[in-house]
Amino acid sequence: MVPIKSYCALDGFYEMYDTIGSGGFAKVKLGVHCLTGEKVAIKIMDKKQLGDDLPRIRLEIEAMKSLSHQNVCKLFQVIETDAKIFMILEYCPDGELFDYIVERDRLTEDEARHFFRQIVAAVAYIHHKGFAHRDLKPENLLLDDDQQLKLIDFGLCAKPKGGMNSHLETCCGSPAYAAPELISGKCYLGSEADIWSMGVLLYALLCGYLPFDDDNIAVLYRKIQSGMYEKPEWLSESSMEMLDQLLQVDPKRRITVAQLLHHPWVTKDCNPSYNVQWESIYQTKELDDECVTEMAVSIGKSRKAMHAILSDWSYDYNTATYLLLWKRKQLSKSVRLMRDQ
Ligand SMILES: [NH3+]CCCOc1cc(-c2cn[nH]c2)ccc1C(=O)Nc1ccccc1
Repeated sequence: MVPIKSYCALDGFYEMYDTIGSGGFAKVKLGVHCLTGEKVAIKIMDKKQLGDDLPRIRLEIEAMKSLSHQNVCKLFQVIETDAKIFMILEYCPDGELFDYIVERDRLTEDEARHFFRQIVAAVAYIHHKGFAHRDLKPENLLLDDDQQLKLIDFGLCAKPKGGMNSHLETCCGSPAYAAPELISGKCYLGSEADIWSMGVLLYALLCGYLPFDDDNIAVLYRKIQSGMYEKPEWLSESSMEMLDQLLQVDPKRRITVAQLLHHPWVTKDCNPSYNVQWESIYQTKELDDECVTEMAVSIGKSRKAMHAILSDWSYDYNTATYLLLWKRKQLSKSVRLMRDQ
């Protein structure tokens, strides 16, 4: 791969390669972290173009800094210049779940369950941390090279001041995935709206098309508010029951994420003690000695000084280097940095 002309803010820290995705106001490019050689995704935003959306990005950055979970795309570093904001993110080589479904028309029940479990894990975790995502859809679920899903795009997420039981007002997200109470302008709970979107997502996994769809937005809204959707003959009884519990028009009758974690459809074929691994496998707060030591030696600082720097979690190049080294260690790869950079 030949690196393309990068931005001086990244020179020496990241090599930049071609665009791997874009959405609205951001372009996402493949990058390589120079000290570890690890691939990353670099989300590039122009502050002028962002305009009123700039607060959304600040919100996304603060949310992602506090999220560390195996099914949430990890933020490694934030670089801000006068004109640009760069978010250095975990690289997901196998692209969007959306394309994965389209390529196969639809998934088998077992494959849908394999992915839905991970979505339940990610949503249970972010709700536990006090965030509602509010834009759950297959375009925002990416695949790493081990069929693991990573949730992205927290630009619309909400952290209600009064906690997850206080109501939200703003209508946002993608209409086809929006809950009835959200599109009827009522106050709603972010957690309940996310559960509805998970119902639309599960339907898309099992059927390959959307439960509520129409080119005319008013007709689409009426279909969502009716809660009526087609049940194709290939759906099993248990799948239909699962969908019904997710796609309840009345949010108070809708299943909760806590119930989902041990629901028989979700935990099918797992040993009885299995619960969806919704807890994070990362204990981000205790630093790994081997990684701290490798960095201290490489950078020429004492372990104590290196430990103090990393304990600040300032999401600078040191944070990115540590997190990428730690990720290599999890994959039983060598915990070594490129020397004499
Ligand atoms: N629908 C996804 C398009 C590519 O976008 C991303 C890819 C990665 C990615 C790719 N590989 N690894 C991570 C990480 C983040 C994004 C992202 O946040 N995109 C976006 C969201 C909202 C507005 C504009 C752009």
